[in-house]
Amino acid sequence: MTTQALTTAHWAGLAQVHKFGGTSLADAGRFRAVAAIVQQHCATPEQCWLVVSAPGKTTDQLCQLLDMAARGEALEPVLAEVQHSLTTLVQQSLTEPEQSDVLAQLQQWLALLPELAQAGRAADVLALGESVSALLLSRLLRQLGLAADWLDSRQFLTVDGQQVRWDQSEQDLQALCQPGIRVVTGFIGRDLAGNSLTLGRNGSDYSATILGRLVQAEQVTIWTDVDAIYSGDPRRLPAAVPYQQVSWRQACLLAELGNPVLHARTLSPLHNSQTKLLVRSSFEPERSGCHILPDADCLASFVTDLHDMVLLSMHQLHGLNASWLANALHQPVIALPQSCDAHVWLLPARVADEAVQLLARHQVHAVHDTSRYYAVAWLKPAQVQQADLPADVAACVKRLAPAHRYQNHELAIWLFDQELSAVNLAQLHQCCTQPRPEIQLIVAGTGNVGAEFLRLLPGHQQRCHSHALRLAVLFNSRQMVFEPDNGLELAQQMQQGRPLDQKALLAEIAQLKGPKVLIDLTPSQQLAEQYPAFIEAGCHLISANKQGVTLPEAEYQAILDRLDQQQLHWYSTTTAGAGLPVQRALQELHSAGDQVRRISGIFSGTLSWLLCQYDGSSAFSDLLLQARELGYTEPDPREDLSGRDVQRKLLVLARTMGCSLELDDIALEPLLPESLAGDSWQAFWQQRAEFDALMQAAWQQAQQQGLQLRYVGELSLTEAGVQARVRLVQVPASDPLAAILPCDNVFVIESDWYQELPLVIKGPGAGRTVTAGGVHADLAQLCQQLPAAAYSSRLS
Ligand SMILES: NC(=O)C1=CN([C@@H]2O[C@H](COP(=O)(O)OP(=O)(O)OC[C@H]3O[C@@H](n4cnc5c(N)ncnc54)[C@H](O)[C@@H]3O)[C@@H](O)[C@H]2O)C=CC1
Ligand SMILES: N[C@@H](CC=O)C(=O)O
Repeated sequence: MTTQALTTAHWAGLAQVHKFGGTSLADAGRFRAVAAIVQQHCATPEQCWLVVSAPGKTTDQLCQLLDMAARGEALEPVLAEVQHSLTTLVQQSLTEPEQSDVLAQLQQWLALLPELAQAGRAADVLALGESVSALLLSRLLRQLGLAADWLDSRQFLTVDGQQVRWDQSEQDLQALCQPGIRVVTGFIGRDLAGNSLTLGRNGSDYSATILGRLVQAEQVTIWTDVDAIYSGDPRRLPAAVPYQQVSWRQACLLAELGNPVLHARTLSPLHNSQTKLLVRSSFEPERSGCHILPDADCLASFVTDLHDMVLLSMHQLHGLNASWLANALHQPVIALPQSCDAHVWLLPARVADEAVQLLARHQVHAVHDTSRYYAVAWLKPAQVQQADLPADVAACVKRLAPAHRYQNHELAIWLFDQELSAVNLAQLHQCCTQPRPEIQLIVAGTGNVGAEFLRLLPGHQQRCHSHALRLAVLFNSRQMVFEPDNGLELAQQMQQGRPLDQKALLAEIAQLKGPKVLIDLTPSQQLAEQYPAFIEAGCHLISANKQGVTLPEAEYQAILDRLDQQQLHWYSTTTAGAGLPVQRALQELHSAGDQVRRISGIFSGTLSWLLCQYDGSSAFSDLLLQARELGYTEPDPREDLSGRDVQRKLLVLARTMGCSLELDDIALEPLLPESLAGDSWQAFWQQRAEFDALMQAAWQQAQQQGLQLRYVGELSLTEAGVQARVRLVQVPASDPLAAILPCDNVFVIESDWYQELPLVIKGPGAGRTVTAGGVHADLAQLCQQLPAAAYSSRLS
């Protein structure tokens, strides 16, 4: 081994820190297993730091020794036990000449123990365990041909009260840096006067992250006896889910709740650093472990239970907080979301008096409740981070009748007078952590309706309890974007896209895992004709685009058949009545056994608005521009004026009622005669005066008779077959179709059950928000249709 000195900066971003706890070093077999892990993971030894705890039960034995010394009892029996177990460990782990070397050192340390114990130098006594582990492991590694040496952390780690002296510790560590693997004692350090101290419960994990920060490690790996962080205690909850990724935020909250895998202090040195943190099992080193990731979404869901807890109330905190108390007590202290003007913390009953005294020393008056509680805390996944509980969780909690409930968007805590039975706890855990499959959204169209749909999406993502809605693909007639960046404005997002390429788009969509849905918010017939290809790629369909649902019957039926074969769904509520539930009403009547005979009314929001607003004082075409601005018209408003849009809607309704019909089977009397429509929008616009004159004449004629203009559709099912038409009519003021608000649609449904008085559905039939809202309603329906258990979106 070369003795060339190195600085910690030498390792910056390269060094690895591995920490092995007492169970990982319980006996000679475990030491060999750890040495094998080190061999595999410390390929470049000069970048490798190992932090070790005392072997197996050594710390417990040393504590016993200290207790006996404090009571003035004879120490020999325990000393003999310690000597026997450590000597055996060394003999079984090492061969000569290392074995004799280490045994000689062990004898020297053991000889000092009685004096140290009797002097009450607890930290010096306890340090024996970590020192033996460090020395032994370093020699074992040497026997395996690795350049390894051990380092007593008291040589560099200086702690002032609860604060690490970072500058001093780094400076002292630099002076000790050497190439090769360094096996460092965990759990111990020194105070400002150079006396030994211990870092408290789980101190070795803390040592590892402190060292990680001091050497600016690339990664700190905590090798323990679990291979993941579980959604609950797997010993009590066999259905607990292992997570292979947990966000930093959730790890901190879990630590505050007293989760045994990672403690709040362990996490603190690496906060806001580049160092990665990984938890792995030294018993199953082939498993990849659980990454604690600063940028990860809070997708995991955890249920933790805490026994024998009390409530502590304070009016003033004088700058103290629950984490401070948790650190001081080495116990979980949970700040509950406040319900009144007091601060309420939850903590174990056994430390309540100590907490009150400690706070009093800092001028904080605290009182603790005499009631003892069994607490269950739910750390919510991002999908349900909101004020209200998801309905299934709320129902489960209601049944269990907690004495108190607290919650904020991240955390819910329920306090029970008695411990929950294993069955009840398992049910609550299942409700809180059940899989919420991810649906991949492929959104086509970023115009009027598309932009509004995307604006409403985050709200729906928050509310959708059954599924995670993931915007996977966004495309319009020019650009396509995969995995859009939610932080960007829509226009910026599209600018970053690639030119639309249907083949590449479909190939990418086919690769997406889990359920996926094409949400067609375009007016494109070409896209509608491609639905079979999207179905082939596994997509459900949601269409605001009327082209697909009004394709020629054979093509339309072929799409339905393909969907059926692949067990996929198609929702198109907004293609008639925008957000109004007209298709749903027809489907429900049909499935309940009713027979619809006639449907009639006003089906165009644009024409409804125009004919309500028009009073002859301005040109009809000027109003048309306003309707377009309001988001009512089709992308080409001549589609509305021609009556074609209403004709399509009537076809949609006919098909919903089970009629086999083509578009041209519906008689069409246009508002805008074909001769005035022009070849293009520009051509129409240039000659609009003629159309304006036509509309003025029609309006005047109706006015003179006290009538109003309405553009209506009607479809009747008779013995003779289906009769359908759309046209401009004049109605008296008493007619239900006269008494509408601008933009209202009216659907009058007559059926066997609704004969004398028809079923009427009325409301705004066009507009960005109602339409985008209707598309979200379709998406919600789809989510309800998808079997939650069929997909596994566990984070792996
Ligand atoms: N405005 C409303 O109240 C209602 C509208 N709708 C329907 O919503 C759809 C969208 O309407 P708007 O948003 O007003 O239209 P728009 O013209 O504002 O936006 C259309 C979007 O579709 C994209 N697009 C066109 N062809 C495409 C293709 N082949 N592939 C990919 N993207 C394509 C365009 O680039 C644009 O982003 C239309 O089909 C309309 O009938 C349905 C119910 C109500
Ligand atoms: N342009 C349409 C929009 C809804 O389908 C209308 O005005 O009704």
